[in-house]
Amino acid sequence: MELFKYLEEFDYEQVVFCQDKNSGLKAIIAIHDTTLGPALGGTRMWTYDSEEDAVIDALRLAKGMTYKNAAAGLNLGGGKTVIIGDPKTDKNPEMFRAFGRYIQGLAGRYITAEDVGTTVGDMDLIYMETDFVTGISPEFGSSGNPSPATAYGCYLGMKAAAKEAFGTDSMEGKTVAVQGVGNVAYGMCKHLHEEGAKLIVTDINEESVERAVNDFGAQAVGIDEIYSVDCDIYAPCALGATINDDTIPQLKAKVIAGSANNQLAEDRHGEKLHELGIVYAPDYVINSGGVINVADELNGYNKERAYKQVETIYDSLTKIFAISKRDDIPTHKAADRMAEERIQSVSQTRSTFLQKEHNILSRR
Ligand SMILES: NC(=O)C1=CN([C@@H]2O[C@H](COP(=O)(O)OP(=O)(O)OC[C@H]3O[C@@H](n4cnc5c(N)ncnc54)[C@H](O)[C@@H]3O)[C@@H](O)[C@H]2O)C=CC1
Ligand SMILES: CC(C)CC(=O)C(=O)O
Repeated sequence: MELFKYLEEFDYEQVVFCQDKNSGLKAIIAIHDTTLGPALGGTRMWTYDSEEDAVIDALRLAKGMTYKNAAAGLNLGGGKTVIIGDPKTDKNPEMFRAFGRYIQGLAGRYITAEDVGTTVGDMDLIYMETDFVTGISPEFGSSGNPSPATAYGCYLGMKAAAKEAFGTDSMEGKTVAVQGVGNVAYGMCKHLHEEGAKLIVTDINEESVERAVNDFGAQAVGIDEIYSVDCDIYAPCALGATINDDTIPQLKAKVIAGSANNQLAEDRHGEKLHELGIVYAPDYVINSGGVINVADELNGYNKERAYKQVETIYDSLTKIFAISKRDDIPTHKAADRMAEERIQSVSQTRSTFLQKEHNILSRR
């Protein structure tokens, strides 16, 4: 790939390649934009088919974090890390400590957290080497695993989208097809089950499927069947790009609302959903509960305050749906506009030099 051409096209600030032979660390830290503040975004560990795929994933996820943090009203920029490797077999403590030292080297320009393939334990190892990590064990005054907050935000966001599509935000009797019942989706399914929703689930991991079947009476379907099942809402909660040319024609759902990052394979797929009248809850808005929760650590973590802010996801989505309707634009475009306007207006406020910015994890 022509890396610099790509960085220039989407206006990335910095990419850091981290290599540690001793531990086998191969990581890419992508920092997209720090206009609003230090870049905050999780660390994903995944087996990629090629190094290029890993770089592209880090870059796309980092840009998503810029928009997510801006739309959530956080004074944080966007960044993300991917570690190349199998989280089940390739991890060792030295790898996360080595990675922590690379983060420390960035002196606060990037703050990390958990994502797919990493755990609170991994964050604790990073914390041995740097303060610029959130979602470490609560014993350190931190917020711990971000997934319950993300799950709560997705549940509320799904309700806002249901209100738009069906005129009521009640989940009672609604059928939700969930792709990937991992950390976030399990918590989201719990909220939905408690409100009387019917669940259809799939996952490449059989144990995760069994857990949802046993705990919530979910119906299990095959990996490729999830797109075409009879349902009201499709909730993509695994990896990205599942809304594409192949899947859109199969969908029976009137709403798409789930936790996965980068759900649209391309922008034009968001336009297609708009044309078809499918209410799409933009991914980075509905799944911002986790980052809102970990970002609260910058002020000294307070769960009540953080969850109150997570609840604003319902109103943000309602606003986005209204803009989409008013201006006849797809919801993902309405969300982008909201995020870009905020970055633009704060950048004007920040044009005045200040010797030292305040609140950076020291009060955790
Ligand atoms: N954990 C968090 O707080 C946040 C997570 N997200 C995003 O939400 C999504 C889920 O995150 P987590 O629940 O933390 O991850 P997870 O790894 O716990 O869950 C993902 C699940 O998807 C399954 N899966 C993977 N590929 C699949 C496929 N092709 N078909 C069906 N299932 C498949 C996995 O087996 C796993 O059970 C990810 O895209 C993540 O980036 C976004 C914001 C915050
Ligand atoms: C997991 C979150 C705390 C941050 C993040 O990377 C995300 O929201 O995608």
